Amino acid sequence: MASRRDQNHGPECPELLRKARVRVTLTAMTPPLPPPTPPATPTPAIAVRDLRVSFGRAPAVDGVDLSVPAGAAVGLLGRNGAGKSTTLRVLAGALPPTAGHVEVWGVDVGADPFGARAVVGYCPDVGGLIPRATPWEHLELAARLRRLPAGWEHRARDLLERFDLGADADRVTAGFSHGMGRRLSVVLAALHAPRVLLLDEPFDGVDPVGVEATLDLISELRVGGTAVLVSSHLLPLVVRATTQAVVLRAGRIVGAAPSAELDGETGAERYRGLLGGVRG
Ligand SMILES: Nc1ncnc2c1ncn2[C@@H]1O[C@H](COP(=O)(O)OP(=O)(O)OP(=O)(O)O)[C@@H](O)[C@H]1O
Repeated sequence: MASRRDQNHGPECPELLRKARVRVTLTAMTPPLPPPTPPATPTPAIAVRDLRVSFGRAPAVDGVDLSVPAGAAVGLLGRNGAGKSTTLRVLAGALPPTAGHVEVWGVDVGADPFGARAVVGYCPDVGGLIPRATPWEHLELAARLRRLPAGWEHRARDLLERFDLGADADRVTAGFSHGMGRRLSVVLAALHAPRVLLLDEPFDGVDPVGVEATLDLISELRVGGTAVLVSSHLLPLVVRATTQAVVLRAGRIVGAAPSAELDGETGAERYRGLLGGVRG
């Protein structure tokens, strides 16, 4: 029976070995990406005013106001169906809002969704990976679509190593575990060092190595001025990843607090209070 590595056309495949050799040569010859000229920082980096999204008659997001300064990280919390992913999809330019005004890094998302995608890095909660493509092919596609300058390979290699995906760079993602897919989705969102990073469930099913790599990446991008929004059900990790947290319920913000105040058992209890009960 063919091993999993064989099925995924692992590095022993001569064609891939040849490609890998070419890539190593290119990587060695091309300098790392030059430090980007910092663009004028809009204030705030993420601005959401009275956002409303409806699917049919039911409102999924029902009048959300949100403001995230450059270099800040905010956690989006709330029960299943609270409207977190829908909010992030609108910010990423992937879903048009029903009403309201949304800006990312000074770009009006409703008026210019393509412009918004240029400044945003988005890790969706599900999907986004091509089963028959390898991580390296995903990265090549992302670099081409974003027209990244020569040298992106250096950052791509570095990110793959940091997220412990270096050895799997040439395996098709169809054979990836859930956590591996999550780690690759974070890498893809961060490749172009976006001004706004949107992470939907980045820690879901991810091992401690991937969790630490994600937390480090968030800190590093924040130092460079990136604004970060993280949606997750894992409260202790949201506390570590962010400085502020907002709680959504039925499409509305029902609470906001410094993330540190949601730490430990007392914080968890406060959070549970904000979540509301059944039908709350
Ligand atoms: N494409 C869609 N079509 C119809 N309804 C949708 C669609 N996407 C989301 N919804 C509905 O919008 C509401 C908010 O969903 P959303 O996915 O934003 O919640 P969430 O807070 O991210 O939940 P979870 O924590 O389970 O991921 C839910 O009632 C959901 O059923």
